Parts: sequence; structure tokens; C-alpha cells
Amino acid sequence: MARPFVEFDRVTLTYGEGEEATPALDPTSLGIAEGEFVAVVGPSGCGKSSLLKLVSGLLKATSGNVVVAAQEVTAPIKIVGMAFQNPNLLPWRSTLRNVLLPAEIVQPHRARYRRDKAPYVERARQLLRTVGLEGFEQKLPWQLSGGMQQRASLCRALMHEPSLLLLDEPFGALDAFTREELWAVLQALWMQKPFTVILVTHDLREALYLADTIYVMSARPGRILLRRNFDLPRPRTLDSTYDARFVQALAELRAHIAEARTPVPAFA
Ligand SMILES: Nc1ncnc2c1ncn2[C@@H]1O[C@H](COP(=O)(O)OP(=O)(O)OP(=O)(O)O)[C@@H](O)[C@H]1O
Repeated sequence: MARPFVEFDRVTLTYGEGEEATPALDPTSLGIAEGEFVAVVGPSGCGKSSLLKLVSGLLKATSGNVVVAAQEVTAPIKIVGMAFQNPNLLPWRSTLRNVLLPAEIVQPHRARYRRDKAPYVERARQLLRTVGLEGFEQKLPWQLSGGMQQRASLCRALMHEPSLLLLDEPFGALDAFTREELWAVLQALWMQKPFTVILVTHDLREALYLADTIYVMSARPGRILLRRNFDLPRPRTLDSTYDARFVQALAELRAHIAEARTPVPAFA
């Protein structure tokens, strides 16, 4: 069997030291295949964002090893694209120039971009077309709706063709309709040329719509309670969410999340 693209070998994470120590992640081992779409769900504060930071090298494991693309992660890695709940577009740059940002920063693209911008501009325009933002290339972020900004942020995350996309609740701040539209957009981008995705979300329907594999984490310190494969055919649509297999998997995940949460003490 091929080596996983992302590997955690008994990884733990503790923030702070001594009396201030906060254990965030209990020993965690997992393997994610190249091109796999993974969703991570779990109660608030269970360590989902920390897990992404360990993968990207923004945080160093307290013990254990994190390996990405056969390299041990010891510093921030370059092959990664990221998007968060807040689109974080630079307000003074047009949509197109926001999407082009990674080409200006990440090597080896930076050097190539300086020599010849045209292929990058074409890729940025193509990405914007795919997410339905054709015609908005020259608009500034404040001229876009929240959903449009998040579309642009996804394009920016994919600009430098990262082999790994890390998404931290990217649709969390959007209304339900826009969120559902963006599931289809993200799925379409991924289906064009599957890259490895780790999506952190609180939305179990989102996890099942998008992912091949769903990890359920326990309350802090986080550990993996369940790894659930979900192979409903793609492209999945909103109709897929009424499929009996979807409904059953949703009920299963709900039950595990209920277990994962620390019980709230009853009022006397
Ligand atoms: N810089 C830090 N210093 C100390 N503790 C931290 C730090 N960052 C996170 N923590 C703690 O580690 C735990 C895990 O945090 P993390 O942000 O990974 O959780 P999460 O599952 O992403 O939460 P949420 O779903 O609410 O966004 C939390 O209980 C948090 O209080």
C-alpha cells in the first residue's frame, strides 16, 4: 500500500508549560491518502484547528511525528493552501490581485511570476470563472458579498496548485444557502484535479457532502473517536443529502458527537 500523504505518528500537543500547560491533543495517529478529502468534526475547543497547524508546520508537535509528502514537518511547509472562516482579502487589492498573491510570494512561483505573469493571470481568471466570479476580477473586496469574498479566498488558496488544502471552517460565517452553494463550488474545484483536503467544520452535513473520510474528535484533549468512510458517488448534490445512506451516516455522526461532548452540569 502506498505511504499516506499526511501521517501522524503518536502526535501530542500541549500548549504552555508547568502550571500553565494545556494539553490540546492526546496521542493521535492517522494516515491520509494523496487526493483524499477528509473532514474533521468535534466539539468546540477539541483541537481541530491545532491539528491543522501541526500539519502545516505552524505548530510543532510536543511529541510524535508529523510527516507530509514523505518529509517530516519541522517548519511551515510550502505545498499547502489555506482558507479560514474570515476570507482575509487585502482590502486595497482587486479580486484578481488578491488571488494572484501566492504567485507573488511562494517559491518557485515567485521567480517564474516575475519573469512571465501571463500564465498566472490566466490561471487566476480560470479559477475565478470556475467559482462564478467572472466579471468581478477588478472589484475590490468591499464590493463583493461575503460569499463572493469566500469564493475568491478559495481561489487564492488554490492559486499555487497546492497538493494540500487546509480549510478551517471556511463557510462558517455564511448563510445556509450560500454555504450550500459553496459546497458545490469546492467539490467542483476538487473534482477537476483532486488534491488532498483537510476540512475542519462544525457542520456534519457539510462534512458528509464533501468528504471521503470523516474523523470525529473527542472533547479536549482531542483524540480520534471515529474514522468514518463515506463513499456516496460524486458529484454529490443537495439531493444527495436526502439519500438514505446520507441520512443514516448523519445520524451516526450526530450520536458520536453527542458522546464526544463534555456533559454540561445540570442546574440545581
Ligand atoms: N495558543 C494557545 N495557548 C493555550 N491554549 C491554546 C492555544 N490555542 C488553543 N489552545 C487551547 O487548545 C484547545 C484546542 O484549541 P483549537 O483551537 O485547536 O480547538 P478547535 O477544536 O479548533 O476549537 P473551535 O471548534 O472552537 O474552533 C482549546 O481548548 C484551546 O483553549
